[in-house]
Amino acid sequence: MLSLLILIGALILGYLYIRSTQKFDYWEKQGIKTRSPCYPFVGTLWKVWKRLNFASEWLLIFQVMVVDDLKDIKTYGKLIGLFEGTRPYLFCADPDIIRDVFIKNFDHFVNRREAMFTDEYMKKMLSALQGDEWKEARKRLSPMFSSGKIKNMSILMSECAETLVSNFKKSMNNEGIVDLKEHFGAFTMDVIATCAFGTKIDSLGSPHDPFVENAKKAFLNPRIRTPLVLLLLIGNIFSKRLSKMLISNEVLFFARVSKSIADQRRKEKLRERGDMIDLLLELQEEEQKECEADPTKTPVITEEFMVAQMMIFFLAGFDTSATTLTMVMYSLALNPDVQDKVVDEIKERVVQYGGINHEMVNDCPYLDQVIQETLRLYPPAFRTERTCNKPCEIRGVKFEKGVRIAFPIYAIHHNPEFYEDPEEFRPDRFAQSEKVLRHPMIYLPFGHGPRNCIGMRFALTEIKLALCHVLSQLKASRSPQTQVPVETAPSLGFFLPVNVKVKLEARE
Ligand code: HEM
Repeated sequence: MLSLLILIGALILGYLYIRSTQKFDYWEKQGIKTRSPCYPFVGTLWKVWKRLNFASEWLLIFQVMVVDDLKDIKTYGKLIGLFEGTRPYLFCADPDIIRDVFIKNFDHFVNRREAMFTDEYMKKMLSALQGDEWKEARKRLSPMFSSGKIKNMSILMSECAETLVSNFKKSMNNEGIVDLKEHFGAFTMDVIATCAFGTKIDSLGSPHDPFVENAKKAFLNPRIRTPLVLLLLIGNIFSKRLSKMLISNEVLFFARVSKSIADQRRKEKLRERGDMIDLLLELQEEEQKECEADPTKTPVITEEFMVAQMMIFFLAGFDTSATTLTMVMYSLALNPDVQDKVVDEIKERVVQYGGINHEMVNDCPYLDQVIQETLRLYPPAFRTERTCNKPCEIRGVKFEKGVRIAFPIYAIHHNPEFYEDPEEFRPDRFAQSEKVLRHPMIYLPFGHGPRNCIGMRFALTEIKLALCHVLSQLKASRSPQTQVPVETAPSLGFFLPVNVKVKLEARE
């Protein structure tokens, strides 16, 4: 009896082994090297798992995904075969293939990986939607980010920038040493609160405001930084349960806030702030009219949809913009010549435009170069992905439905083959004359193609406004507490600088 059980057990194990390894020649057959080690059941994810030290510094994901991405390019080349469990996954740092996937063959690569969320709001977020549902939602939401709408929102952003400068000045008592991330994090939270949730706050001055407390718990949630997240990459068996564990209850606070504001504005027919709630309500009304005229149409902009978009704007826009601002100021503190040049440009434009406003910040080419170079050196999102939804062949590489492709943004930006002395901060690389000489797909801080970052213009406006306000009044310099290189916190997929301290002093 025992031997029969052992035999059955062995047969089951053998079957599972064969099933889990049968695709492992997928990339080799196409002449693409597979990264080793590649083990049954876990594929090449084993390498990531092994690097996690559960006891203390448990998440070295930045090390694995960024530094190792660069090493892997050197060892294997710009295309590397990987397996997430049994699913083929291509690591791609080849600019021509990137262009074909992002733009030319977009219809074959519409989606990112399937949402791991089961929550009714989270799964409706633009970033998580798939196929036609995503296309319709993106079409409806894009007008919210037109330059006219952003110009209206820039007035709200400027008010937050004034609070930012005043908070910096208050913190300068301590020999002028300030924590940049703390201040810029508060600023971008204030901007999202006012522009997306219609709520004016000073998150640094009022840390116990329920909005601020819930935002910190929901969007800086340490649970989403655990090694358990890796299981979500392997497959759907774990996804539903884990997503429930990892997504915090505070998220529901924001669902309630947005719903009650939307209800109030509907009731009072108030539409004067020009913020995202107003714009979503406008879109909903337009859609209602379309649906009344054509009853076969199904409405996209439901209550859940509206709440979901406000959440994703928070999730995607708050820390990414704060990181960019932090790293621009940090780089300027370390490069005083560049700072002087930017400040001269800002001062000149302030006189020309009679103050800091939407038009003025968009007419500062050198400031633009500084921001672009910062986003190259420190891209807040260090990878993005697409999943193949229709089989196709690109430059000799065959993609089956379900195969995923990763674009290592950080590693591409730091590849010496693409950028000379890539670790150096040199805004002149982004002068128009130099930029035109480079392949456009080696610069990807906001992704590319129809599924790029929808909030790009919003983010750039908010960043430029904040910098013009701060730099025209304050000078940043290196202090004994400024760490070089910058310290980063562990995170899955995002570059998170911490303890970024510089010295600030008032300008004459
Ligand atoms: C410096 C700031 C930011 C950076 C570096 C950034 C970067 C990115 C990247 C790399 C992607 C993936 C693009 C792709 O796969 O091709 C993305 C997507 C997205 N971003 Fe941003 N982002 C920033 C700010 C924002 C802001 C302020 C918002 C909203 C107000 C936002 C909303 C989104 C959304 C909704 C998506 C998903 C788009 C879709 O699936 O259609 N982002 N972002």
